[in-house]
Amino acid sequence: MPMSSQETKMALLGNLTTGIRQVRQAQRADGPACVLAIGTANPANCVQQEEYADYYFRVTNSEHLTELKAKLNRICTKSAIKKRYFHHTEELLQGHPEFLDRTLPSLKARLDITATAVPELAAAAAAAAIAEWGRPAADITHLVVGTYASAHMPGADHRLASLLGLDPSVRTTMLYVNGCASACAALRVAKDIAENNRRARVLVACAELTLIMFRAPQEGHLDTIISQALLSDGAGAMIIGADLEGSEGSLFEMVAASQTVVPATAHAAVGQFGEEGFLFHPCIEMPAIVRQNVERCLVDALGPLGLSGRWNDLFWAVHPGGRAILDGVEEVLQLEPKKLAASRHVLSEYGNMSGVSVIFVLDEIRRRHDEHRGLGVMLGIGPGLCLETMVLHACM
Ligand SMILES: CC(C)(COP(=O)(O)OP(=O)(O)OC[C@H]1O[C@@H](n2cnc3c(N)ncnc32)[C@H](O)[C@@H]1OP(=O)(O)O)[C@@H](O)C(=O)NCCC(=O)NCCSC(=O)CC(=O)O
Repeated sequence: MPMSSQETKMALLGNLTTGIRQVRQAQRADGPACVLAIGTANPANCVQQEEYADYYFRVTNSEHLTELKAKLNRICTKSAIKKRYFHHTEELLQGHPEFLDRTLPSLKARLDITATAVPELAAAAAAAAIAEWGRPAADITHLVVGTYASAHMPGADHRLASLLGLDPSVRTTMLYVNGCASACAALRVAKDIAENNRRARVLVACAELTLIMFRAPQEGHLDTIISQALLSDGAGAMIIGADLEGSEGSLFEMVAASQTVVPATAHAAVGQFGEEGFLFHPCIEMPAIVRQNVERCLVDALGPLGLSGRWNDLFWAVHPGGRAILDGVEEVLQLEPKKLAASRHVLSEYGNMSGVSVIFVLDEIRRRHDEHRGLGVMLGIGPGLCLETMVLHACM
């Protein structure tokens, strides 16, 4: 019997729906996103932490502020940092008196420098990741770039793509001013791209330069002193992809990602661009806020995976935001000291490179792979105040 027009319509719709579902399935990867390679880079200028107060007060012509210098010395001594790297040098600062004096406009001059310095440092880290990955740069399909140190159009993503010789069809995403959560946010985005686009190979690159906020000390501005004591420059890059091909190997499987804003803590890490560059204010309660909220956030994020409370069964890549932050996480979760050894190592050797730091920590964890098997957690701390987690499975 011939079909009625209604039946014909329904059959066509059914075929269409099946067809669309098949197209959608074919678009997606089968396996989970994996970290395929890691690269890091730092600028050449290295300053020992024990010499930092002398260096900083000399280059800013501020030797007369003896109490502030003594305070910076106290903080440096308690920071558990040995050395830090910076793009800016004494010579560069001498050529820019406006970077020292907060009454002079300096944003344009700072951005003129970071327009090339951010993508160049990111390119150094990315080139190392691509070399380890072993495939041509032109095989990268997506690029996710994070930084707080530039604000240009076209952005650091386009300049980086050109420096690396990426294919013009590469799909780029630029993430600005995510503070210390930049790499966590970029990796969360990369995970979704890799799992939803068959054969996608995502380059994540984050670069942070403190030049955008460098200035002389001033009474009443303790945020400058704390930033000067802890923050530093660096870049980290990773290649992310699912369904490995050829010689590709997986360092970490990206199991699950989450982000939680801690209520009523918007004041904890505040930043703003102004004529005088980037003004950053990390509040003094930051370590206490993290200590009071980290376990609840982890229970919420890891509970559904059956991992809640088994903290010492996991490996940990905690953002080394400061010694007191690591101490607080270790104490609340009752972690064995070795669990935060990679984070403490990165803090000691490089300082707080903001969002880039967790890439260095994961790089360190894969070097110590005998101690870090099975499941682990990358924990980022960023503005909001937000806690970012990603559960990882070490495959090395
Ligand atoms: C700075 C520290 C190493 C200091 O060590 P201790 O806490 O053990 O020592 P302490 O309490 O005696 O403090 C030393 C001196 O520093 C001062 N001090 C400490 N934190 C301060 C802050 N945020 N602002 C201004 N001053 C601060 C204290 O008042 C004290 O001054 P005095 O000696 O005169 O009494 C530690 O507090 C720390 O690691 N804090 C975390 C810093 C932080 O916020 N990091 C996150 C950056 S942002 C980030 O990573 C994420 C993001 O982007 O959101």
